[in-house]
Amino acid sequence: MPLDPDFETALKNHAVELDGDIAARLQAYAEAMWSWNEKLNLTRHTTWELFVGRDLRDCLQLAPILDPGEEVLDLGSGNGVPGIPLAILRPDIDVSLAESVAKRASVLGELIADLDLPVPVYSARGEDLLDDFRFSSLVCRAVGSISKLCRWIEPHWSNVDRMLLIKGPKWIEERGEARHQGLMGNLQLRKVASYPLGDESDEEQGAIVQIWPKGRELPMKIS
Ligand SMILES: C[S@@+](CC[C@H](N)C(=O)[O-])C[C@H]1O[C@@H](n2cnc3c(N)ncnc32)[C@H](O)[C@@H]1O
Repeated sequence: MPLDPDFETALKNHAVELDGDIAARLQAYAEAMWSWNEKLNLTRHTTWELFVGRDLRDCLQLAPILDPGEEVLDLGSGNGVPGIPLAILRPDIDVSLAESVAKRASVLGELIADLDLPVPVYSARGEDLLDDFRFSSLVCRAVGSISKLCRWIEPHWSNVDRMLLIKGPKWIEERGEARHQGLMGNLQLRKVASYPLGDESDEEQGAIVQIWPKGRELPMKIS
């Protein structure tokens, strides 16, 4: 499938270089997701510029942090970000998606089938899955504050090694709030990536924040 010239321009604008097959699969994902967007409110990022500058940018920052063979759960997948681009960018990791709204989970299932990706989709709250399944990394964008996620995952740390949260610049306030609420006592937190948001507010930084239990040696590197 030839690449849409506007997608190619957006990739160039953001200095993103991708293997041709990966770019074609990402394009197929975005186009299929946007066609569902007309029926279900899945995303406001409906231009190639926003797809590359926001969605893909976050996924490209997250992808190298994950180690080969990891079992990853995207909690609150919604439109499929970050889980679907991640599965396309990193076929060497096992990605699963959790989405609590049944209609959105069903669309995610359709997208995964269309794209022929080996990605299970769970129509469930992500934290409930941790009663029965184990994941090395839980990844998450735009689902809740650090406090909220720490509360959800608190009873389940035996079944997850770490959380990797894609955050905007407010993550520092969220960390303060979580500390103030006494939620970080048994947890460690480290910013493992930061990058410009690339819009008018160009001083603002996106960040990937890793949270994991104190005293736990992670089997994977911390960059
Ligand atoms: C604002 S959307 C973000 C979607 C996508 N992650 C993104 O970054 O564009 C949040 C999604 O998380 C889902 N959600 C909220 N809490 C959840 C939970 N505990 N488990 C699974 N899905 C959840 C919502 O239904 C919604 O689709």
